[in-house]
Amino acid sequence: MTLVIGLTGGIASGKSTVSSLLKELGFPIVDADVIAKEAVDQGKPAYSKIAEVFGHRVLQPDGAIDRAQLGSEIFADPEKRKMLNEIVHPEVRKEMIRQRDESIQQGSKAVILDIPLLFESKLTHFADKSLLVYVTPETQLERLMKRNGYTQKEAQQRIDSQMPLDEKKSLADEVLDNNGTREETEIQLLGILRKWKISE
Ligand SMILES: CC(C)(COP(=O)(O)OP(=O)(O)OC[C@H]1O[C@@H](n2cnc3c(N)ncnc32)[C@H](O)[C@@H]1O)[C@@H](O)C(=O)NCCC(=O)NCCS
Ligand SMILES: Nc1ncnc2c1ncn2[C@@H]1O[C@H](COP(=O)(O)OP(=O)(O)OP(=O)(O)O)[C@@H](O)[C@H]1O
Repeated sequence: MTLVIGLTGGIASGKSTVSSLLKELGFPIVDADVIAKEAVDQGKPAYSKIAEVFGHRVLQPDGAIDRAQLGSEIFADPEKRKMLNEIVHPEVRKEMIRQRDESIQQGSKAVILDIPLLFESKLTHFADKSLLVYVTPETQLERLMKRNGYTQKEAQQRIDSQMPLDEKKSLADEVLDNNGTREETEIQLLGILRKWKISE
């Protein structure tokens, strides 16, 4: 039996940091952000729809999607975000399920689905357990501004486009507090994996 773990959090809460630890432990990772990036490559159906709906201003001179421009538009406008989600999310779901089922067929002990919008998109049924990477609103804002070089306004808009992490806390099976050091987070993670009987 493969345990399917839905790893979630908020923007810049530390999902990639935790998924790297899980990868090092040998678990296969299905990454929704990576799949969403591939889904909008030139030639893919979602690419043509984005060009049609958002126009040429979201394309770079070489034709590829200008992610910074598209991001600044959709995080400032819930209607545009909904339109983009409706184009990209169905493609992402199909591919996530394909990769998840491949790991199950290969008999992996566990497979990790790294899905930022696990709760917002009501995808908890994709996984057996949900694991939330939690930080306080202050830590989240600070780490996001630092990592992406966003202004406070840009960072806050992105945070506000998601369900608050305090709300996600009550929905998750387990919560990893990532306000401390990476080592402290790793210790908590190992404890949860032992509890779920997928680690010694
Ligand atoms: C808007 C886009 C072009 C911005 O690209 P950019 O390279 O700047 O960011 P990246 O893709 O690395 O996403 C970073 C984080 O932003 C957050 N985020 C991305 N899209 C969304 C969204 N539609 N709603 C809320 N949060 C989002 C997630 O926490 C994600 O981890 C891109 O995020 C996108 O295509 N989003 C739509 C697809 C999507 O919802 N992806 C999230 C997981 S399926
Ligand atoms: N415990 C920690 N201590 C200090 N910095 C951390 C810690 N965990 C993560 N970070 C830093 O915080 C930032 C966000 O972490 P990470 O990229 O793992 O988040 P994420 O949830 O995957 O983000 P996104 O969904 O936006 O891609 C990164 O710059 C990372 O190096």
